[in-house]
Amino acid sequence: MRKQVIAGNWKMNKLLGESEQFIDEVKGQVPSADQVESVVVAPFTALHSLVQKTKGTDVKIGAQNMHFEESGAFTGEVSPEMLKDIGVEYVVLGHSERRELFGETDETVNKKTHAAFKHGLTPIVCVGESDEQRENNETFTVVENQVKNALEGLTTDQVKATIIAYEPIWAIGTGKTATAADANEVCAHVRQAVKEFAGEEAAEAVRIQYGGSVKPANVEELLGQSDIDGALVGGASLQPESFLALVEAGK
Ligand SMILES: O=C(CO)COP(=O)(O)O
Repeated sequence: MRKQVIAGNWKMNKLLGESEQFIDEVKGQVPSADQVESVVVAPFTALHSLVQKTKGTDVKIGAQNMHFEESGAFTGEVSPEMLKDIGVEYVVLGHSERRELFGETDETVNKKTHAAFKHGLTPIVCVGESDEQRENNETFTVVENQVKNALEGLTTDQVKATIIAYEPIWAIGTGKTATAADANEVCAHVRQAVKEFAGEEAAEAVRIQYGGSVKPANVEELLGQSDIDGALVGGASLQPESFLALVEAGK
């Protein structure tokens, strides 16, 4: 049985004080980490403080991006080693907003995935099709290629430890959610793709989240699907009450 992983991606929201207040409100109330993995994916400016605040609790902290190099002349970038150094445990890679707005490619996502494992971080690798690609019946091909390219060259154990987030671009921040059945169909296809290149054991172990307008009202139906092992949530993760309802549903 795969453990559900619920991650709140705050994107570019919350000042330090607001982030700390959120954690103070939720940290004693999230379910045990034995039952569900609860992750807050915060802006860089809040990471250090939130890691300190969540020590010994069931809340884990993730970053929204990183560079793949360890150090050097990369003005404005944050390295995997820096994240590890302050106690961050997860990193979101290849989010569609990074791909669309900041030039992230399958190649850089692959380098970052390798770098994450090298430094003991768990990557949450995002894939997903655009509206146009869905209209053209390209969903499976697009998603499958993104998955294979992102995980290229990883060991079987690393593939098993990867979290893949299927986030159809047309469902992000739009209020349009894929139906649970449609989301599950694509997640099952992702699992099949993992099976083809990394074997059955890896495919059974890898966790696949759905993301795109997930909220307390639809999360249970999504998490109830056979190939959906969690959720990557934007808007609905920003309020403590709503975040707690989401992680409860993951138990
Ligand atoms: O992009 C997302 C999470 O990474 C989804 O965002 P929303 O939940 O706001 O649609």
